[in-house]
Amino acid sequence: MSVSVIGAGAFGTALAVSLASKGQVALWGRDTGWARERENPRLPGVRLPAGLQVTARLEKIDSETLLLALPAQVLGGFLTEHADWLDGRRLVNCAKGIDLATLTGPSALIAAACPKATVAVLTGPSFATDIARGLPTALTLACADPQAAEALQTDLTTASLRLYRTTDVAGAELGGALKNIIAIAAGAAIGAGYGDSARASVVTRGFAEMQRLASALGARPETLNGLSGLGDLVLTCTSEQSRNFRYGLALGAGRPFAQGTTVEGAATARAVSSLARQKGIEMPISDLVAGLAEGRIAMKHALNLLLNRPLKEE
Ligand SMILES: NC(=O)C1=CN([C@@H]2O[C@H](COP(=O)(O)OP(=O)(O)OC[C@H]3O[C@@H](n4cnc5c(N)ncnc54)[C@H](OP(=O)(O)O)[C@@H]3O)[C@@H](O)[C@H]2O)C=CC1
Ligand SMILES: O=C(CO)COP(=O)(O)O
Repeated sequence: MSVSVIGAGAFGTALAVSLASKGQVALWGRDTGWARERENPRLPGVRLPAGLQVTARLEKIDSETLLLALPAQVLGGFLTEHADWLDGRRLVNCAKGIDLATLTGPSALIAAACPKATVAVLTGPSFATDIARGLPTALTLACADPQAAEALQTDLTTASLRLYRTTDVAGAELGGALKNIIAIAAGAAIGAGYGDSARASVVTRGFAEMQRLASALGARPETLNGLSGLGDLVLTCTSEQSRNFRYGLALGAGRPFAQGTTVEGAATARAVSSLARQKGIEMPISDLVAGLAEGRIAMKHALNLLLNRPLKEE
């Protein structure tokens, strides 16, 4: 099998289903008891195709290309444990977050753990269920090596999944990670009853924050204007399919939120807040989301913290 997927959550399973339309694909998960039913409870209603083999044994996988679809905060531990097995392959990060322990993105974690690997990133606006159902979706494939980027773009494109390519790994990865924070803020604005105009302000000023930090970390500005930044921001700030947006809705409304749901923006906001402080960059919305997620800031104070900031040029 030329491509395998590591991480059998909603996204890993959806990517494996889409890729299985082109050939045999292996999907690794740490607990695959559900596979007998040919349906992953993390992706209900999607029947796994015959060409998709599910396994809990890494040693059964021998693909040159691995899509790493684990949550950002568990990726570092997985890389440390399996670095020897992973190194030398083409490793495509699919997680959208920034590691709290190191304040780096997944591709830097991969490069540090696997120095001989080709590192790439697959990101952009896409709900797992849309991909798995074969609905038309466009994503960004980023790899610093232009030839490897082109090869991966060809290998990972399917009939319904169209990939664009870039060599700006930092920009693509940061677009996907940072939009999750803004999706929480947008959800909180709606959940608190502040209305659609407030949400539009949060999205626009949030996008300005994303661009500020991304530029300071070496991203090309135009990358953030593409699928991985603006595209994914639009999707996750407007749809209740987004877990980050739904988490924000719950925060804003003062409702509890389902434990165990993957909400990458909460930890990423904390990482970004620290990173921005180190770099001397203003990230008021990210700081606020970090404070809300940690319980340091109460929702009833959130609005004033934003509205009472000094007036400035746009
Ligand atoms: N869902 C989506 O629509 C999209 C998700 N993404 C990104 O993909 C990444 C994964 O998200 P998603 O698949 O949705 O998450 P899910 O919550 O659906 O699944 C998380 C998966 O990670 C596994 N996992 C957790 N901890 C470990 C660990 N220590 N070792 C091995 N496996 C572990 C879980 O295993 P177990 O089931 O055993 O707990 C589960 O299979 C995130 O960064 C997300 O932002 C990107 C685009 C779209
Ligand atoms: O990244 C996503 C869509 O592009 C999925 O968003 P959530 O993780 O908020 O569900």
